[in-house]
Amino acid sequence: MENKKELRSWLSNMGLSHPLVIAGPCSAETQEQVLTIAHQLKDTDVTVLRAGVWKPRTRPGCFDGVGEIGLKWLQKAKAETGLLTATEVANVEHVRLALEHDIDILWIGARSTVSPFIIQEIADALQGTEKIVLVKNPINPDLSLWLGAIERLYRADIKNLGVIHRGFSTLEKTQFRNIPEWKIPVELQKRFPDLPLICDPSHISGNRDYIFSVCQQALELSYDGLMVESHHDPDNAWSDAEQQVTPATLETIMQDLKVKNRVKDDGFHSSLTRLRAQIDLLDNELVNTLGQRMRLAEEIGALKKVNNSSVLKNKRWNEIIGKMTTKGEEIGLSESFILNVFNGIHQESLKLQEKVQ
Ligand SMILES: C=C(O[C@@H]1C=C(C(=O)O)C=C[C@H]1O)C(=O)O
Repeated sequence: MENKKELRSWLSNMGLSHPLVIAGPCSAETQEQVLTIAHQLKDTDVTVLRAGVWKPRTRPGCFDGVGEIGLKWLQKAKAETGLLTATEVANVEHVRLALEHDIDILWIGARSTVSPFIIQEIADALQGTEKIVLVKNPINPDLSLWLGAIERLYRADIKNLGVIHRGFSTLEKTQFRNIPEWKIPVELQKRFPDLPLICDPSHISGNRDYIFSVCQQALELSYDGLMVESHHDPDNAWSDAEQQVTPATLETIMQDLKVKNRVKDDGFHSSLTRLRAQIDLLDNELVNTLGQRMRLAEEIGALKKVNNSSVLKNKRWNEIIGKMTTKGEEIGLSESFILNVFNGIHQESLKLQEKVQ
C-alpha cells in the first residue's frame, strides 16, 4: 500500500473548515440517552455521532453493550439530527448488523487490531464496502501491526480508510490511561500523510481533565480529527464515566483549541508547526532521559561512598566518549558536538556524585 491523495477523499468530501469531530457516549445505554446526546451535539462542530453497542470489557460480568437495538437508536438519532453515525465492530456478526443498519462509520478497536486473524475476518466481511472504516492503534506500541491491519482492509478493496490514535497500554504509572507515544502515529503520518489521522483523547487520558491538552497536542501535530466521548450525564455513564465530558464542555473545548480552524496545507506555516511539535516531543524525551541518567549517577555516587572509591573514573569516561563519538558519526553527528554534549553531562554527573560523598 502506498500513500495516495485519494486516501483523504472521504474526509475532503465532508467539506469541513475545521478538523473532523466525532463525539458521543462511550456506550449506547437507552434510546432516550442516545437521542438526548445527539440533540445536544447537533449544532456544534460535531459531524459524527459515536456510540459503542458491543463493548469489549476487560472482565466478564460488566455491562457489555445493548447490542443490535443500539444501532436502531443511532439510526433514529441520524434521522432526527442529520449527524452521521459510528460504532465499533469486532467480529463478522457485528459487521453484518452494522451494514444492515446503514451505520456510516465502522471503527475497529485496539483489542481487535492486535489480531491479524480478527482483522482478516472483518476485512473479508467488509470486502469492497463504501463505508468509512477507521482502525484504532493496537494496544501494544507496534506500528507494523497497525499498518498491517490497514493493509488488510485496503487489500479487501476498502478505500475509505482512516486511523484513530487512542494510546498504548503500559505498566508504567503515568497521568494517562494509555500513553500516547506520539512518535508512533507521527511515523505513520510520515509514511501515509494522506491517510486521515484522528486522535481519541478520551482513551489516552482516561480522565476528563486532560482531554483539552491531548486534543491541543494532536492538532499541533496536524491530526485531521478528534473522537471525544461525550455524555449528557458523564458521572452516571454505564461505562468509562471518568473520561466523558458533557456536550457543553466539549463545545468549550472546541472553542478554546488554538489550531481549530487551521486547514491542512503544504505551506511554510503548517510545516513549521508540525516539525516544531515533533521537536517539542523529542526535547521532552531528552530531558526525561537526562533526568533518569542523573538519578543513576547519584546511585553510583552513593555506592562509591560506601566503598570508599573515587568519583572520577577516567577510563570508564573515555570508553563512553569513544563509543558515543563513533555512534554519533554513524548518524551524522560531529565529534565536537558529541564531546560538547557529553562533557556537559559528565560535569553534572560528577557534581551530583560529589554532593552525596
Ligand atoms: C557514573 C560514574 O562516575 C563518573 C561519571 C560517569 C558518567 O556520568 O557516566 C562516568 C565515569 C565517572 O567519571 C561511573 O563511575 O560509572
